[in-house]
Amino acid sequence: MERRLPEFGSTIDGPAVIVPTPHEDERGLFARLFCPNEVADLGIAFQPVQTSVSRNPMRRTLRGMHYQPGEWAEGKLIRAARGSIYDVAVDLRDGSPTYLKWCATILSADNLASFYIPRGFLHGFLTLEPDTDVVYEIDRMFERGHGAGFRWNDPAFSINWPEAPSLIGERDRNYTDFS
Ligand SMILES: Cc1cn([C@H]2C[C@H](O)[C@@H](COP(=O)(O)OP(=O)(O)O[C@H]3O[C@@H](C)C(=O)[C@@H](O)[C@H]3O)O2)c(=O)[nH]c1=O
Repeated sequence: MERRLPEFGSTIDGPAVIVPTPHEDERGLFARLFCPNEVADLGIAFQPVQTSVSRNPMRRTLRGMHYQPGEWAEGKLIRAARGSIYDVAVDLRDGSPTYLKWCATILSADNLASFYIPRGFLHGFLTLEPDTDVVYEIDRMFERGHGAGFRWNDPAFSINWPEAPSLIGERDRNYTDFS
């Protein structure tokens, strides 16, 4: 398992791409996607308590940008179990030297990579293929009513998306500007 910087956007202390070391043979491969000890050895303090999936039939579906403010903040480990996504994190940590900067990576079923996004970040993604399943490990139990967000194209963040989205949920389309 190795830790890499997300390849797009700014260098931000915290978010990390985790890439497994696969064992390959004539049948295919075996790879450990998450291990608390190995992740801790990479300098990441993350203890997931729930796993969720979002299924996205269409290419260029956008979900985001989401976060939970204050004490409800969530750390997430994200991967594409099917298809691929452009996965984006925005730093909303008070006092951070990279406040409002974004970083992104490509997660795919093929590259087996996971994106670790610490508490205090906005998160969202754009599907790059049809039939994309996004799997989350999250470090807090789900409780309705604590979600918040900002629009994917908010000028305060200037995220460089690889393509224009073609499908966005109503809530996500109508988030107000960050100010
Ligand atoms: C996020 C979440 C939603 N739900 C429910 C609430 C709602 O009825 C339904 C769909 O929820 P949403 O519309 O919020 O799903 P979605 O827009 O896919 O929300 C997700 O977007 C990405 C970008 C993230 O970072 C995730 O943490 C989460 O916020 O699922 C849960 O039961 N558990 C959860 O953890």
